[in-house]
Amino acid sequence: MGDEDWEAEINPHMSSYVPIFEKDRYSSGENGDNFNMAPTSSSETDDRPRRDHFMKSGFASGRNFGNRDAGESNKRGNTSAMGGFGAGRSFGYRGFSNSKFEDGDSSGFWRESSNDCEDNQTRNRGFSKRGGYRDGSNSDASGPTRRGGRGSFRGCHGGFGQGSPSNELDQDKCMQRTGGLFGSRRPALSGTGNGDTSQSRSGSGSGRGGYKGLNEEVVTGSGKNSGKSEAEGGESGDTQVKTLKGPKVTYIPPPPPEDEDSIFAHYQTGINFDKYDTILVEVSGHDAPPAILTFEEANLCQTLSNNIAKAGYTKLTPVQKYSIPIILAGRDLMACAQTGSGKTAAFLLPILAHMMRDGVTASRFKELQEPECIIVAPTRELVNQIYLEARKFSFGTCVRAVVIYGGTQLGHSIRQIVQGCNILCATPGRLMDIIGKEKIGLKQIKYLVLDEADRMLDMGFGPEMKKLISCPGMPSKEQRQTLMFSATFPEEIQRLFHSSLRLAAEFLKSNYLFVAVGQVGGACRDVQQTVLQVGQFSKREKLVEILRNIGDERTMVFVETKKKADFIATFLCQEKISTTSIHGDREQREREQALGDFRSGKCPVLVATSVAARGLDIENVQHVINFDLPSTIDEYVHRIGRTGRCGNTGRAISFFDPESDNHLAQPLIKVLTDAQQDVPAWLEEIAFSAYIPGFSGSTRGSVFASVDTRKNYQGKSTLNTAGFSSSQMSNPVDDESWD
Ligand SMILES: Nc1ncnc2c1ncn2[C@@H]1O[C@H](COP(=O)(O)OP(=O)(O)OP(=O)(O)O)[C@@H](O)[C@H]1O
Repeated sequence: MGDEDWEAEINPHMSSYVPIFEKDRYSSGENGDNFNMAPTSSSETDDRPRRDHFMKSGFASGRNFGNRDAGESNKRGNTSAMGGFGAGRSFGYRGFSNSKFEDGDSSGFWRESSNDCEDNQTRNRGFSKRGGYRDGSNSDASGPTRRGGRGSFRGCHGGFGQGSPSNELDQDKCMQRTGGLFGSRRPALSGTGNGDTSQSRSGSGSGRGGYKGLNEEVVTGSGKNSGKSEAEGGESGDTQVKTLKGPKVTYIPPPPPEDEDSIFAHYQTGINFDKYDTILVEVSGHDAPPAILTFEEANLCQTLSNNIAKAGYTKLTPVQKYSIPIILAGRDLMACAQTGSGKTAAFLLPILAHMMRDGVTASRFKELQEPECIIVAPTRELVNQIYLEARKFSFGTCVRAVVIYGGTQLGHSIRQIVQGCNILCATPGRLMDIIGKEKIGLKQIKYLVLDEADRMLDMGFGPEMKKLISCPGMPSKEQRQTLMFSATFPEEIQRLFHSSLRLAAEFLKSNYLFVAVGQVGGACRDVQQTVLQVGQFSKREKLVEILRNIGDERTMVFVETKKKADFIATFLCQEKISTTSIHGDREQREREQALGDFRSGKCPVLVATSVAARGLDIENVQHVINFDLPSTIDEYVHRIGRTGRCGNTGRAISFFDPESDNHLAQPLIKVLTDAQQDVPAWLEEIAFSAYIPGFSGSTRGSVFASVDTRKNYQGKSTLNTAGFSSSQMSNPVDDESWD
């Protein structure tokens, strides 16, 4: 279909629009395997733009949730906890019924199919990438075959909104109904019709998925990857994925700016930065070195100190105060600290300090490089961000950091490495590929860092991490320092760590230390959290209303599936709200372009799947909207942590759909009360009615590390056959696209 047809595609009464979704059916979400997977909600079809879709009823709860004082909230939370809320592991499930769509279908809504063999086949193959821990019945199929059936979102160039279903929205009414969730107001973004300021859609993607963002180049033909992580051109080290031979990946990411100003560009700490000092920190384990209070106490070399100053760091955050001396003392560490509180520097600085002290092999061209440090993280964008931090702090030293990740040309990764590599930042798939190709030797590894460690150890990435530590040449845990960081540490993972199965024992020395800053897995208190009761059919209307009130403040909108991300982004473009999107079906070039447009403010709204939930540190993200709540509470904590970073304040609004989100009511209340947020009365009612006997306060660990959990979990683990926890994990649907 040519570019000129784009309008037809986004126009709901054009027949071409409908089959896109009819092809992409959804499974019922039934769990057909051995693991507690989190089936993707099928509800995404509910939000398709339709004239008859904007039901004015079921609008977000008109209650005034505010004005409960924190004490009351806390009291309520405590009472609730005592009343039996607790760690329901089954919260990982998101149940739904397809039957609810049938009425809608007859009145023009699409019917959901509970089974789609093609999708399932595709998905099963794709999922096998993670060692087969995939749910064959998960609904959001992905992979090249599936993509062929999609790809019809089209360019918004030439103007959105004309004939758009969303034009039926009475925007004035929306404005009135808003009730002032946010202070700032603005009219709908102007100028989105010219394609200059809004998301433009790929005009060429009939054979591939998604749409593309503003200024995003589209390359068609054999040189184009299919947007999957390691699945392109047999680049993955995963044999299963290699069977999916797609077009070769040719994308070479543009090099980051090399000038000093760009390298040290940073945003300001916020008004609450000093409040970090009041957070309780607990260290578990023996002979922990004392915390330091200033950078000077760390006794770092002059170059490093200069770089820290140039980065605008004058004061340590709590996780840095405790972690830096622990790492400098050569101890293994698992650290858990709130989102946006400086965990990256907490591991980079002491590693670099050691490297400077001990001396590293100066970077020079060699076919086989032997880095001293490997840092792994679950997503490409995150690993790139960590690399930029490493490059910043190692500026002016002989330490060379390199980043490699999926979705980019393998040759490019190799070229980066052979030029010299002391610190390798990598996604797991690409890392294993490169190791397999013998471009990286592991003998010199002294530091192994797992950022987002809980994610890296779950059933998605855990098997690959196990492979990594047992790779030939990898120094044993006694010979290397292993560091794990995250903002969350689910109970399941804690169990694995501390049970007789002792996952920790495989990775960490027995005398490792555990640092917990504040409540483990707690949300950042600088994020003002609001939960609104919004049914599926009202979500889009509510979203537009909120976004119009937000104005052009940067906002991340999280949805549960890749298709829905496309859909909502398209919808918002139609509504003349400059939007781009990031998810695993987008090609890497598009992902990076989208992030760039969002960072620059060109597109102030970024619709994202969980691929963007963890770690991303984007200046000035003032709002996070959970259009769909995630399947787990930890995911929620990470998502809302994209705002309110480094002492800045932020806001998070979550649409709670009682049809699908009741399992989250209890843990959500826990997170809200722990962060001293108001708890809506309706949420408490739902939580009480969804009472699960034995609930003890959270779906995931809320312990402080000072209670040495090593004792608490002896022999209590629930594991899959690989020894990894099977529940409480992120929705695996997108996993294969992450690295
Ligand atoms: N001591 C400090 N002084 C000033 N800024 C800091 C300091 N430490 C970190 N930052 C900045 O704070 C921001 C958040 O840091 P970082 O991304 O490391 O957080 P994080 O704890 O890893 O978050 P997440 O859990 O979301 O991954 C970054 O922009 C970083 O440069």
